[in-house]
Amino acid sequence: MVPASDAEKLILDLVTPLDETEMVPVGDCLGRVLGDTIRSQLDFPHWDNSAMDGYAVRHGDVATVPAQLTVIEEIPAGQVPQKTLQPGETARIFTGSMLPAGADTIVMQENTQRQGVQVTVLESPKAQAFVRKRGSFYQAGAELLTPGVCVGAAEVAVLAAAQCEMVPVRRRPRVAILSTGDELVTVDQPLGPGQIVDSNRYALAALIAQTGAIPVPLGIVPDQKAATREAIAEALAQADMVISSGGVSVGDYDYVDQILAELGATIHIRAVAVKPGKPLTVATFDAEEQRQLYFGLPGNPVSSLVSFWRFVQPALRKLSGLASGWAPTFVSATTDSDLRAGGKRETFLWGRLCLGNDGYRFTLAAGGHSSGNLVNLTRTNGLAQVPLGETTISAGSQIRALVVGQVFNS
Ligand SMILES: Nc1nc2c(c(=O)[nH]1)N[C@H]1C(S)=C(S)[C@@H](COP(=O)(O)OP(=O)(O)OC[C@H]3O[C@@H](n4cnc5c(N)ncnc54)[C@H](O)[C@@H]3O)O[C@H]1N2
Ligand code: MOO
Ligand SMILES: [Mg+2]
Repeated sequence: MVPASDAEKLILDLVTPLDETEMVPVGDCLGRVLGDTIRSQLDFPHWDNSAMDGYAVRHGDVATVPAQLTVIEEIPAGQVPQKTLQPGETARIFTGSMLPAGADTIVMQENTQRQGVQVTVLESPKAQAFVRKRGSFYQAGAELLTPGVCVGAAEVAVLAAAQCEMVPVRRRPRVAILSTGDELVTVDQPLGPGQIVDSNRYALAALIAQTGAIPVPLGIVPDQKAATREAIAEALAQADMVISSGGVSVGDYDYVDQILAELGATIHIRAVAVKPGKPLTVATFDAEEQRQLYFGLPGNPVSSLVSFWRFVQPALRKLSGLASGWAPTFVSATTDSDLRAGGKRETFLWGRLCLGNDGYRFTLAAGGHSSGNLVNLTRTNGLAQVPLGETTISAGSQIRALVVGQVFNS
């Protein structure tokens, strides 16, 4: 059994990011990974403009107050000033309006008194107050966004502001999903004795989509060598990465590793010291141009999710071209519950994380922590980690917890 941290490193080292780029409309690029450096030929702000509703002035005119000025122009946002301020003159201005020539400072209207075309400035502003100078946020030609960034709301806004109508993004990895097991039926089939629904297919598709990749579910594979061989070969022909669940332990019908070897894969990992999720096959198919990563996840539903969070997701993030942030998110938390583990494997116990004034708190989910029990994994958002070698952590202790869902304030 490979220790989890060694496995994590080994797996990331096996991944070469995809570097194919496609162009997508700016409105569709949320969550995508930028494929190229973005530069703009525009300065930000594009011109000197006002950050307040008020009056554009020459600072020298208002250094001593009260100062009376004559309003020579009104400049609503979107209009080009027509006049140049001379000494003793001011222009009425609004937030976002262009500064008129001659002005260098804005006085907010709360610090003025207006009478007809005369305005009295009551408080002296600092020089250049409330002026958003052209190019002070960004200068044309410089790097605006770097490749490998995940596009969020702020990035979409910047791309739009830079008039980047079509955005170069990395092609999303296609990830094939195979569900091995003679006992599996599809969600719409009646359940016979001994049968269960192939829920892993849905869990894995959801996780792959959440990671920004394209799930390619290829269905249920019977526990037979020929069928397993055919399914894996088909998956490799269609996808950048293949994930199967089940068939990786030591049972008589666990064929995945054997077939991978027969198909020419290099097997790097067979088991990790993690509970749940001990059986984990990590293999690569190496062709001249391309390396495909294969993850054989354990069939137990909780184990396959935990293995994905801990080991597959970082690899998929790296494959997607993300420049950083591949590692799972661990936080320090205080546990409200006693935690127990066997000590022989790094153990994850699921429950709820919430954020209070004293940081994160973890509460263990009620019910059995069996790797077959998906039911109490629902409504959880964190996994408490009991490190390798430890068997008991008392309530009130600091722990590390893996964040796997949205955390809210308590
Ligand atoms: N003698 C030993 N037996 C087992 C060991 C061991 O070390 N020695 N390890 C156990 C651990 S830990 C795990 S985890 C499982 C992993 O087994 P496999 O990956 O070979 O998975 P299967 O045997 O095919 O199935 C296990 C379990 O999961 C259910 N399953 C499978 N696929 C799905 C699916 N797509 N959706 C929902 N549920 C699924 C399956 O019905 C079984 O109940 O091995 C232990 N055994
Ligand atoms: O590793 Mo298994 O996932 O303990 O049940
Ligand atoms: Mg098995």
